Amino acid sequence: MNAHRFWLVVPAAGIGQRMQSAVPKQYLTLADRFLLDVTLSRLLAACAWEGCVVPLHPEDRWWRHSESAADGRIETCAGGAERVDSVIAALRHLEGRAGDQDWVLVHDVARPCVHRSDLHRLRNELAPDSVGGLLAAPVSDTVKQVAPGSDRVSGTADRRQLWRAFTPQMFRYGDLLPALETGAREHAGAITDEASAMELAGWRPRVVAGRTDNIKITVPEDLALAEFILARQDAG
Ligand SMILES: Nc1ccn([C@@H]2O[C@H](COP(=O)(O)OP(=O)(O)OP(=O)(O)O)[C@@H](O)[C@H]2O)c(=O)n1
Ligand SMILES: C[C@](O)(CO)[C@H](O)COP(=O)(O)O
Repeated sequence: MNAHRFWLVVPAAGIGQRMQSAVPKQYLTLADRFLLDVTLSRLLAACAWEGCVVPLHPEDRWWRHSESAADGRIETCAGGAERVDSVIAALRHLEGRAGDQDWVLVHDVARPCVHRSDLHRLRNELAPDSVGGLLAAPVSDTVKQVAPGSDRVSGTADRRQLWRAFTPQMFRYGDLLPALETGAREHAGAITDEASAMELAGWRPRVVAGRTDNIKITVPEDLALAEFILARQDAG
């Protein structure tokens, strides 16, 4: 059986608006390091990768001060206006090197707590799959529907059918790039993750149950929570 090849894309071109900080959140300090360095070092230490591409904001002026900038395994490219554009840019950066059947794992740089066991499980469970999929977890809270601009509940979702999407999301290079390009062109704003583009292209991604401590650093209180999670993970 052909050995599977895995590429890593880590979108890091956001501005972290919801974090309300002067510095883009990927460059905030987490455990005395740039958040970005924590995420990238954990990903690269956990598994073997054919290559790693990190899309950066075109006006990023912090990268050159990061530990990751000195890591020869990491390539950078210019990100785009939306997350989907940054991921497309990274995949185009791999054109000619990544084969259509190669797996691409896309992981938010804003998710530093991803556990190596989840990375191994995702790769091992999806490597034989014909579609690919994502780390996810069933919703444990009741989910209310509230119209934009309203503060009144309009309904309660059936949470038995709801999962929280995490990253990495893992799809074949030859399937993912066209799905993202079509999604970005024809469904602007609806492509919030790789799986949504694949779904719109008619695929049915698999969910692989992952740890719920794989949080995305989005608002200020997430940073202290991530520090706690990492300390607990490191304590074993
Ligand atoms: N144009 C963009 C927007 C986001 N991202 C990346 O996509 C991930 C998830 O996005 P999000 O958490 O929304 O980050 P930001 O867009 O920076 O946050 P905000 O929406 O609060 O500005 C992050 O690692 C972010 O750096 C990206 O590479 N390119
Ligand atoms: C990709 C993602 O992390 C899956 O939950 C999420 O869609 C990113 O959303 P954001 O608004 O770009 O942070």
